[in-house]
Amino acid sequence: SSGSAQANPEQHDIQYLTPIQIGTPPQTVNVDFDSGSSDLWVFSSETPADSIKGQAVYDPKKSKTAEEVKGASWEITYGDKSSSSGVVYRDAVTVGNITVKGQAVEAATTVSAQFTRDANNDGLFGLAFSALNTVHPKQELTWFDHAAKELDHPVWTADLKYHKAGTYDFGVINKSKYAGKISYIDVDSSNGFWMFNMSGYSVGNSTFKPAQFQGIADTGTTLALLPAQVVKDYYKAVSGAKIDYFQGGYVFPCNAKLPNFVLGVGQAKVSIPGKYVNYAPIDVAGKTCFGGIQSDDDVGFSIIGDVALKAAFVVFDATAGKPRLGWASK
Ligand SMILES: Cc1cc(CN)n(C)n1
Repeated sequence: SSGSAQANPEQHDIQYLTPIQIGTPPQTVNVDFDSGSSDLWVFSSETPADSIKGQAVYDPKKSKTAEEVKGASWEITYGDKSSSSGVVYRDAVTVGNITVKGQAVEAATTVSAQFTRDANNDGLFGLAFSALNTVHPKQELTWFDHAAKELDHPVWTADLKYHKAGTYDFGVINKSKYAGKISYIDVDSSNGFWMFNMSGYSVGNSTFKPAQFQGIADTGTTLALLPAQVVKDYYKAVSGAKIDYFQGGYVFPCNAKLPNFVLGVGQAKVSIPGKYVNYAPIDVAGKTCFGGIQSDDDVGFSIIGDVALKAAFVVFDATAGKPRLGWASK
């Protein structure tokens, strides 16, 4: 089997939301597909009313196929300090036209303020490796790990786009979505992430600078978070750019000419158009803008988020024992 689902951007492409169906009859929720985590959790009938501000909720009591996973619970904190926790049900979950029966659906009983404020986001759909799933005492598998057995190929692809809808495909690599060859690089999944090595970078028309650093492909992170020195090199080429400690990163005049940024990934060159690096204005006048490339604050690896991913067609290949990432232009 294979299937496809929409990746719908929220304002400034801060995140991409995908409709999925849970339960019988189907309850549709819009969730954030996140290759940087491995829990499928949703706002639910068990989320306190004062923590819900417009989100759709999953109500297991209205699903004939829901079963409570007795004694199971979960709790998660993300890189941006947002967090949630709750209880666990098993139910049918459909993405595109692919249904997994008995998927662990984690119903939130607490959500942090960032999630409450995020009115259109009904939950997270983890697509990192199942080793990161937080359900205890018995860890659960991701939807993709359940689905992979039925898929024509154990792969899924991300075709995110700048300020417009893209797609996530499962079980198929759709040739109409990319140009040229797909260049594959090995993944080190030992930390549960889609982690890979980068070989260097270039800013604008400058020569390519070899640099060895690793990063994770993270569809749930908005920006491209790179080593501080790389980021400093980039903004040296942007007149008026400076670090705004109140905003927490590099800002520049919104009318600044932003150079393209090229990331070396194995044999591939991922070219991020300068306009993707103009993330969003920080003031109502639209005078000062926040950069889409920021420092990874030396967390030990870079986080290749949506600002970079939307510049490529990315294959998340989970072939047993040999996970890989494929990169293609489009
Ligand atoms: C909710 C959420 C997901 C992610 C990326 N894994 N972040 C940084 N925040």
